[in-house]
Amino acid sequence: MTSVLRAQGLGKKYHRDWVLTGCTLDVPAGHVTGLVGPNGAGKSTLLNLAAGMLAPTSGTIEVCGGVPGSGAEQLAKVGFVAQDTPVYAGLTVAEHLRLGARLNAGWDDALARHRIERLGLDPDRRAGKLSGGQRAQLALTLAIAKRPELLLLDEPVAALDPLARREFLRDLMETVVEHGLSVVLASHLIADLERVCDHLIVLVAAQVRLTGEVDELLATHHRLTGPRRDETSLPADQEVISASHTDRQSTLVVRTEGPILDPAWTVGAIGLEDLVLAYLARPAAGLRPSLELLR
Ligand SMILES: Nc1ncnc2c1ncn2[C@@H]1O[C@H](COP(=O)(O)OP(=O)(O)OP(=O)(O)O)[C@@H](O)[C@H]1O
Repeated sequence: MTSVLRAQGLGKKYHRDWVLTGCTLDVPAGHVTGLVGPNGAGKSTLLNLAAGMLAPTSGTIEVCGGVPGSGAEQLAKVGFVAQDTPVYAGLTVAEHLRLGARLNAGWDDALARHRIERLGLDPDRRAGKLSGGQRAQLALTLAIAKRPELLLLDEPVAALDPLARREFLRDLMETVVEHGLSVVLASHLIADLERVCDHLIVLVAAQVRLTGEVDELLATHHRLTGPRRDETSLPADQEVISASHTDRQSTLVVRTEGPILDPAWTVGAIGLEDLVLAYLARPAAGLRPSLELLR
């Protein structure tokens, strides 16, 4: 597997707070990787480190084989659309494209113009007078038209209407297939991620809780429903990710490579949203709360 982003023990501290710690990651090239986690988990921090906008406090991060932000060649390889989709309020749409062409050796002007035209953005309109969604589309166009190897998108579709969102994700998939682009996409919209991502990173409280290929993660996680029982009684190879109980019944999400043989359980498949939610609700690693605590 060729990696487009590799982190080893990556950490970032603001003042006295670690907002990212011990992150070890391998993001595969040529895929769309979803980055999910609750507010404040550290997603934007990770993307800013990958873009070279921030420097790590500990550990290392390598992007497209280089140190993030380490020079013109490195900057050309990475497209980044930050959470607030920054554009220059005083410049028109056309001026943004001219600036993009000036600053980026690999600029694809035909792609940029075609996209702006298809979106119906007036080239003479100042960016400060665009709607939030239109500004996001402009920022995305600039990032895609520089033809990066890796595109880092921090909640890019949050401001787009549902149709624009779907079209943007379709475009993105086409670009990934046509140009072998790699994408890391932070989003709270798991249904969107389910449509486009084949890899996943779940960040919770500054740490990587889960990472892997979506199909494999879905195949190794199961929902078990059955008569109430304490989950500590499960076989050692079945890792309990989440548990909820009523007086009579227990529902667990477990991770295991092997089959579930206990006939007391009804075994169901799990979707991406439930999988992510199970990890978000999970106490920190190593804690196996007792049944009573979970009531
Ligand atoms: N410049 C900064 N100075 C101090 N603390 C910061 C700074 N930027 C972010 N933080 C803190 O770092 C933590 C992680 O923030 P980050 O923006 O990376 O989270 P996030 O997962 O992207 O959240 P969201 O989903 O809300 O966008 C938060 O607790 C935040 O308050």
